[in-house]
This record gives sequence, C-alpha cells and structure tokens, in this order.
Amino acid sequence: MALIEIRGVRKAFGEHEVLRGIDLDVNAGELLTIIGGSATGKSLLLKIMMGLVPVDAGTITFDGREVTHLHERDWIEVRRRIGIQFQASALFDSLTVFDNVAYGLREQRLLPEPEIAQRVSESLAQVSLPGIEQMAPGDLSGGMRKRVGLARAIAMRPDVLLYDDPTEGLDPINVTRVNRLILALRDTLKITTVMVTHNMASAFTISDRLALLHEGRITDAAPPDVLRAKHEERLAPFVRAAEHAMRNRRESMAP
Ligand SMILES: Nc1ncnc2c1ncn2[C@@H]1O[C@H](COP(=O)(O)OP(=O)(O)OP(=O)(O)O)[C@@H](O)[C@H]1O
Repeated sequence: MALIEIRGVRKAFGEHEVLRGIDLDVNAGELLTIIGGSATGKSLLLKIMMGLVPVDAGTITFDGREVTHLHERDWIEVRRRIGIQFQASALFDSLTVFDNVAYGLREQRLLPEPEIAQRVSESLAQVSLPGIEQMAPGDLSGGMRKRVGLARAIAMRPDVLLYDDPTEGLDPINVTRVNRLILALRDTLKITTVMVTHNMASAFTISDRLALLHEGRITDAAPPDVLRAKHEERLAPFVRAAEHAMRNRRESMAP
C-alpha cells in the first residue's frame, strides 16, 4: 500500500474548478515530483496533503488512515509526520537560526531543551551548515536560507517532506547543492519526498517518478525515462525544457 493515497480529489474556488479528480499514490521512500503548467494546482495539492485546505470531494489516506475529514487537532498529529518547505523559506527574521530550527520542536514540546540543542546542531550539519546557530536569517544568502528552512523541517524527524519549488531563485551551483541535499535526506533519513518544481532539469534528474498535473488531473505518473519515451503532446514542453537545460549543462548533478 502507498504511504499517501489520493483518490478522486476535487477542489474549486467559486466557479474555478482547479482539481477535477486527482488520483495519485506516493510510495514510501520515493522522490515524487509534481510537474505541470502555471496555476494548475500543484502547490494546492501540497497544501491538501498537509490538511491545510479542505477538499470538495475525494479522499486522502496517510499510512493506512483516512485523514480527509479529520478534526484540526487530529491533523496536528498527522502533520507532525509531514514536513514542508515552502516556496519562500519563511524564516522568522527576528529569531536566530537556532530559534528558527528549534521552533517546531519547542512549540509542540517534542523534546527537552538540552536535546533540542543537540537536534538543532545535527539538523544544521545535515544541511551542511554546521555551527551557524547564532547567525541571524538576514545575514544568510538565499541558498543558505533555504537550507535553514530545510533544517527546521528535518529537525522534526518527519516521515514525509513536501518541497514547494525548493530551487526557485537559486543560481546553478545552489540548485545542484539543494538537489543533492534532497537526495541525501531521502537516502540517509529515508524521507518520502514530494516536490513541486519549475526546474525541469532537476525534476527529470533527481526524481524516482514524475506526476503531470494537467487540466485538473494527474494524467501521467511514471519514472522520468518512461515519460520521456511517451512522446505525448501534453508532456512535450516539459521534456523539451529538461533536455534543453541538461544539454546546456546549466544545472548538472554530475559528480
Ligand atoms: N485559497 C485560494 N483561493 C482562491 N483561489 C486559489 C486559492 N488557492 C489556490 N487558488 C487558485 O488555484 C489555482 C492553482 O494555484 P496553485 O498555486 O496551486 O498553482 P501552481 O500550479 O502551484 O502554480 P505555479 O506553478 O504558477 O506556482 C490558481 O488559479 C490559484 O489562483
């Protein structure tokens, strides 16, 4: 059974039907990337997986438990197992890096204070930023802010990590760095990963599977090579963008 099962999920805002029957499985341990045109509902789907937006119809099952209509306080328990990195890193600028990374652990009273310090330092090391606890977010580069956002998410030891455009606005070196980090976290912490990205080179390079969100439905969900071989018109722009970027070696994951 898949870790997350989405069946027949529909969501409209007024007359605007954004999701028209989403069926999607997320398997434990995989890195699944949702691709699609602008405003097709990719970020919305991540929010729905976190229980942040209620659906109009359909079901979501997490680790065998249907969570579609959970009460807010029960969602909190489920959300503890799901980390998210938002498009903007969403750090609190008035807090130090330490307090930012410790935020969720303290808020949910998950660990005593000495263990929090240990967990924060481990999490910063895992994103290759050891020892920056006392820095202010304002003094960090864009790439570092993203990695601190990630450290905050992994400090909670989630089973699943959702990334909303993790490489957006980064230069090629930092794109490669973040991509490597996403893979390393999946492999070392065994985190099931769902990513939304506009960066097709990243999507086609690091994903185990890609899911195309097209006209309100997941029309294709398969490994990158399988999608590439399909030669479907709806997939062509994404495949072309990936091949173009990879040909130009703008964002290479090669060691
Ligand atoms: N809370 C909301 N209220 C009204 N409309 C919304 C809301 N959330 C999302 N939408 C609409 O749903 C559509 C999909 O939005 P979403 O942000 O998920 O798109 P996306 O595929 O992630 O887009 P992009 O690739 O451009 O970032 C958009 O038309 C958006 O305006």
